[in-house]
Amino acid sequence: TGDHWGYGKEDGPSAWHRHYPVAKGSRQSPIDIIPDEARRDSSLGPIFLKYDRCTSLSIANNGHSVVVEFDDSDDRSVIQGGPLDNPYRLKQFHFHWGGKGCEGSEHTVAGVGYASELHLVHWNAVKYTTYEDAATAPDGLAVLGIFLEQGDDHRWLHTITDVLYMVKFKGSATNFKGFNPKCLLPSNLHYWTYLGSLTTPPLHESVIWIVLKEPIVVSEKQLGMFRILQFSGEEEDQRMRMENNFRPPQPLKERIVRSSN
Ligand SMILES: CCc1cc2c(cc1OS(N)(=O)=O)CC[C@@H]1[C@@H]2CC[C@]2(C)[C@@H](O)CC[C@@H]12
Ligand SMILES: [Zn+2]
Repeated sequence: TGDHWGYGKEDGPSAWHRHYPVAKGSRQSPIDIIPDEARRDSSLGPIFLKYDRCTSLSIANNGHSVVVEFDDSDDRSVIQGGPLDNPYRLKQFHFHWGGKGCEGSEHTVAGVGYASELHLVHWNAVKYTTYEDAATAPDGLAVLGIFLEQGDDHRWLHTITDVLYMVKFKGSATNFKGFNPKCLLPSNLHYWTYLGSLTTPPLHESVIWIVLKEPIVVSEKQLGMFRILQFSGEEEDQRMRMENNFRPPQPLKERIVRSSN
């Protein structure tokens, strides 16, 4: 079941609407966040990340990104508060990045992109029985977006970049237990929030986005490690370096972006 979409010239974001018409929908992601136009909302409380008993299981290359999956059989790792009506269960996290020295984040801030963007994906297990069901519901998913800025080495990101060579090719996976993504958070959790979508096909409009204002800092060397990954499988003769796996900002349409205090 090879996905027939990618990030190339022929199969990239500008072509996705052919197979996925919702690409031109009313709540698509990512967007360009304009801080001065975000509505400061006093009813928006802080977000809480309860990842203490979190259990990562594996790390995999799905042909579009590198994904760390979690055991989501109970509420041991959840995000709650902020715009959320109930806790959402941690399911996976993955990254989007650019080419050497280029931008690679999906959301931009006043037109400026970051080197990369981390997505921590959670689903509404209170209202929906499966992740797949939640992924098609308007309040089904909550994705925490964290910008990665180029600078000094990030001491904990090494835990991930050091194992990327083991999942170089599409379809490869390996054990990755005991990783707690709390170590990838910036010092403060101020955020913007808006209603959006998956940023890759099938582009379901099922995501409550929570984008942190403060980026984390990672080195160019660490960013470069992501680029040893391949879009292609080991058996394919054509090597395709995994980079620029980001969708550009989409029209805001009738939405407003809210800001935490
Ligand atoms: C929000 C993170 C997420 C979830 C999914 C995708 C992509 C995603 O990344 S992103 N960048 O956060 O939007 C693409 C594949 C989707 C999946 C949600 C669940 C499915 C829709 C499955 O039911 C079948 C295809 C899956
Ligand atoms: Zn993503």
